[in-house]
Amino acid sequence: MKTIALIFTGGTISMKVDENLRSVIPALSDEEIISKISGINKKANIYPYHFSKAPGPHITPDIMLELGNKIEEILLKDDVEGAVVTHGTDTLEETAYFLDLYLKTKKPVIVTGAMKNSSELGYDGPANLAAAICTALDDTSYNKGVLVVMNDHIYSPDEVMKTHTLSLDTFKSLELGPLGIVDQDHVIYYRARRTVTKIESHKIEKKVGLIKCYSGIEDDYIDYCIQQNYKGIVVEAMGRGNVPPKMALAIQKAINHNISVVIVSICPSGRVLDTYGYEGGGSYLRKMGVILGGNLSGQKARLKLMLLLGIENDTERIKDKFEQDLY
Ligand SMILES: NC(=O)C[C@H](N)C(=O)O
Repeated sequence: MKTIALIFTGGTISMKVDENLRSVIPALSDEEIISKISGINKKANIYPYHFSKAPGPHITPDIMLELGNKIEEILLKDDVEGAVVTHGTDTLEETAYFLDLYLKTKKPVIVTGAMKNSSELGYDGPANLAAAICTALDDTSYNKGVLVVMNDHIYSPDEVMKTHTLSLDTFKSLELGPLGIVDQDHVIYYRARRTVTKIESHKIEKKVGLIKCYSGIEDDYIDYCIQQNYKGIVVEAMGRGNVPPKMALAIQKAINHNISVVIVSICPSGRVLDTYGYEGGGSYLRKMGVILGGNLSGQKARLKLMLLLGIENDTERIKDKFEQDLY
């Protein structure tokens, strides 16, 4: 029987209702969670590792880095053949994407969580864990990078997003759909991942901001980033990658200060491209020297830029590396 590491970071999967507070808080021990996955000891040896009991919103890029190093260390053990990471769903897609960029191991690493806590009818933690463990056990999951398994679907971390605040069927790859499914204990891949990008970095640059565009946005947020000595800014631009004129001027100012600026879209699907030539259009911004972030979300583009700025400070090289697998 294979051994799979079960690394607990927290999230709703380890929460229950506190009767005094009348709200949901971290409570379950790792052993309690494992005991709810019926029949798992007939399928795999579980190697539990307690990392934290943190809710998703408490996870930071520094914690992702520490988690990545721990997973790498655990998977260096010859007898551990894969890892399943439990995580709060609020930042699950961010940690999964970060780990995908960061980890060197070819062994399966699967990130999962739960939408309902253990006090609720229909607590989905054990089912998600069972599906994630089956995915980690399957030979076809080898060398596929980090994967997300929720609600019996397998997703690519660069594509997946939490789309619903409550539904069990919240994780979706809106454009391309899941990579595969877990049908009872059977793992079926329908398609391959487009690319698996790796960034050879052991540090992150923390001064990287994320700004969402809206009609009439001016230069104040970018001015703040310049004053605070930010090294990178991700701008969630409109549509195909366009911003209002005052924002375009602010982006030029940031670039003049040697800040790497990545453009992604506020649309949940589709790539940005240098299509429009009007003031603030993608082609206009491109001539200023912005980096195009493909169809990454703002949060994921920020993590990629943080890792790249950890190893590079030349803006042209950052641009080349950022865009390499996207265009
Ligand atoms: N379902 C969840 O895990 C949501 C929770 N707020 C978290 O991210 O920790």
